[in-house]
Amino acid sequence: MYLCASIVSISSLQHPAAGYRKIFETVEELEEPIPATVLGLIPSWLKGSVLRMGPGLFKVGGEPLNHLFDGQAMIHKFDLQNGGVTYHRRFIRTDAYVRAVTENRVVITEFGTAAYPDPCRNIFSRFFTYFRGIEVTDNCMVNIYPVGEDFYAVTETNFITKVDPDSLETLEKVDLCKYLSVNGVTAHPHTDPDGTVYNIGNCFGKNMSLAYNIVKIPPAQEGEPLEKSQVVVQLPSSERLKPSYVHSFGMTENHFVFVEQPVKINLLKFLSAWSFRGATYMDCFESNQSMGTWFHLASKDPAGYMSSHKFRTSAFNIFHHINAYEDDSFIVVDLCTWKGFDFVYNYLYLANLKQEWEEVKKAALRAPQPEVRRYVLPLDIHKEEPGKNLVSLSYTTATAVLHTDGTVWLEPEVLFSGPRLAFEFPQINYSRCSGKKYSFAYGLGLNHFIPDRIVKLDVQSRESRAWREDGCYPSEPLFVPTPGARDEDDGVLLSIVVKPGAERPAFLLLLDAVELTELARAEVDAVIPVTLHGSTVTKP
Ligand SMILES: CCCCCCCCCCCCCCCC(=O)OC/C=C(C)/C=C/C=C(C)/C=C/C1=C(C)CCCC1(C)C
Ligand SMILES: [Fe+2]
Repeated sequence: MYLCASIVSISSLQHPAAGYRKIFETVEELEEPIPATVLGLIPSWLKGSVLRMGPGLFKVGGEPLNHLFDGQAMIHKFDLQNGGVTYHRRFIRTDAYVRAVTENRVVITEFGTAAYPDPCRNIFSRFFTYFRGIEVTDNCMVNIYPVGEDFYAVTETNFITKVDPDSLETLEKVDLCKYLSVNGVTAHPHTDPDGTVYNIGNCFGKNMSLAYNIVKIPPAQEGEPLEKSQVVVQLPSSERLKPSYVHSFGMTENHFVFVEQPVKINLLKFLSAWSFRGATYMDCFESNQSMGTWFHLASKDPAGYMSSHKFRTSAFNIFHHINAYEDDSFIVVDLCTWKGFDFVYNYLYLANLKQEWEEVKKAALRAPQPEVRRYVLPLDIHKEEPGKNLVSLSYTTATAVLHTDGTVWLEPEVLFSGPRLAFEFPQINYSRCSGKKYSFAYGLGLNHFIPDRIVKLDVQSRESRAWREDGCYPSEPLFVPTPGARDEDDGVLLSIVVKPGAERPAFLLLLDAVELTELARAEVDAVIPVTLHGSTVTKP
């Protein structure tokens, strides 16, 4: 059966049976790893594990959680050893999880689901609880990545959770505010080859001052990494009291790239209305309909500078940077964008995603439309004349025009676009190409928000190809290079695929990253709910 997986370009795949619903349902954790049935041939050099995070508990106290990002954090692991594969999963013992299952109600407010009041307390004591303020969630369901010797499961708040990647046990809740001046950081750090980790987060300072702080966590050789971490760059917010939502950032050899999007966090709402019953993080977001989108550049150099140029373009939502690099005197920035200022997360309520296929399609028609875009920022601007396109790279149609008011207006080149087909959850050959000129990006294809294919995009030729199979729902494809590889795409893509109704309803899929043909699949007798992001850990 695994030989039948088809290679398609962009085609309209339909889901009349709505099998995708299964990936949004609660599952039990496993007491111990279970064996997988391997079909095909796993490359002998591929040893180690795939770690992924996602929501695993979608109902608490009999009540459904509202939003895709509310389910309690579950860690998944496929272990590959000598041709054999096992699968394991555990809930992370966060405060959010432990208290929810102990009290059988949502105790800590999640992204789109408010805490449920304690029925054992009277109205007066509840009233004072609301005024005690915000208990920020530690529901680390977004990603897992290494810092020094340790692995942390993360969301986007100040709480990260140390986990044991072997046993999947929860080890320690860490509050980043103890070490850094940030209110939270993204789930998408960048890592230098020496292990230095960089990240970006909002900082609500004294006197309501606002900034985006870029933080640097040194490698383990330099001591306990988190204790030695520091803020290296501060970028100002375009709007007082309303920082933009930031989900990832770009890093080239010498620069940080921060895209300030028109999706804003209204801090007044966050600090006031939010602490009343029924309000959630989702209630704190709003769109700025006039600012468009701003690009900020800062140098990585410790003596760093911030570019004084005002790079502007029209409004879009941005969650995932694909890659950014320097070429000549330009910064090239490749992004998964969603057109307009309407917040894409408004369309990710579980009730919407779990509708019949025809309804899912209708809802997606109203949402912002996805597009992979390349923006090019000139570094050398001072002597140019207004009105002229400053981009002279031969291989792109992206433009940057200096206006008389001093702003540099950017127009993108579209690298990938399909009707309601998003190229999202992007990955690259990170160890070789991060921050450098590159050719290939791999992503999850979202068809009206439903993940139903894996896509490879050649960002130089703009050609794409896809893997898909009827009734299959894959996840973000992680790239592992072949040891000693010569070519950028010489390696394997690993994705967890759910196939509801199959004898073994989920599998780890291994694709040859050149052709996107199937090498093997390791099937398990368990449905695996949606996973957002993860890491691979290779062993010699
Ligand atoms: C894998 C397939 C999924 C199926 C559908 C997905 C469609 C998705 C299309 C959009 C692109 C993808 C974006 C995915 C992004 C993602 O993983 O998001 C998860 C983000 C989370 C859980 C963010 C949590 C953030 C919190 C709790 C922030 C809290 C804060 C504020 C809002 C203001 C004050 C500071 C603080 C506490 C940090
Ligand atoms: Fe993400």
